[in-house]
Amino acid sequence: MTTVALIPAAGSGTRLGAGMPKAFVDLGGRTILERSVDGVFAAGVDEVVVAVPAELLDATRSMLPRVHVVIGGSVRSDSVRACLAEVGPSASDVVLIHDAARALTPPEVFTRVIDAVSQGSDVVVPAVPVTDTLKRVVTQQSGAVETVVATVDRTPLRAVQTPQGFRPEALRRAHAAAGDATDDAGLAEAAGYAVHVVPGDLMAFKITTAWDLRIARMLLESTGVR
Ligand SMILES: Nc1ccn([C@@H]2O[C@H](COP(=O)(O)OP(=O)(O)OP(=O)(O)O)[C@@H](O)[C@H]2O)c(=O)n1
Ligand SMILES: C[C@](O)(CO)[C@H](O)COP(=O)(O)O
Repeated sequence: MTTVALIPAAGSGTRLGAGMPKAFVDLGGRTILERSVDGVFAAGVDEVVVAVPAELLDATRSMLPRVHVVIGGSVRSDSVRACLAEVGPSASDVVLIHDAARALTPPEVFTRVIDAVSQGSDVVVPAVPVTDTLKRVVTQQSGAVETVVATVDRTPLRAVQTPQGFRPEALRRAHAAAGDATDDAGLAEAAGYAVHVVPGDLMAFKITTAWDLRIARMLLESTGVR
């Protein structure tokens, strides 16, 4: 069973606000992207393709000699498509798509996703239960005041992470259909595929804000990982 991982790392990191593309921000002495790529190889993936901002193409090729590096697009799904174009649709048995921003994802999460695709699922996502109470709100026209209109039953809700796993044909079809979604499984869902869920892990959280980066740095320090 061969596995290829596509890593979108071309985002600007607006919500982090670090003044540079997020994947290149330092996380305990190495970039967020290097840590993500290490995690992917540690999980036994055979081949890796990374999408980065055009101005960082050469620097990334020097930094990561084992991986293919391509120029990303203006939205995440364009970056994934750029990676996909580099490897071709049937270069492996399983294709993983993994956010560079989920730099501390444990190898067990990769294993669960790869195993589920190997055992016959077309599309697999790791996910964790939602723990806060969820409310639907409306914003009053007059200003920023929000009013609750309903409390949502959280029992069937899941927060979805990456790596997301695909049979190559399912991923190709999902991206060929002209749709829009915040994750690749959403595109597959729209193309009619069943999306199976395996347990995620809180350590697979996405470094999105300055708070997340602070937590990630603290976690690295406390585990002594280099
Ligand atoms: N045009 C884009 C946008 C996002 N990504 C990648 O997709 C992953 C998830 O995106 P997110 O965490 O939302 O990153 P940003 O788009 O950089 O964040 P922001 O919305 O705060 O700018 C990240 O690894 C990011 O680098 C990408 O490759 N290309
Ligand atoms: C792919 C993803 O990380 C799954 O949770 C998420 O959908 C990315 O969304 P964002 O809007 O780019 O943060």
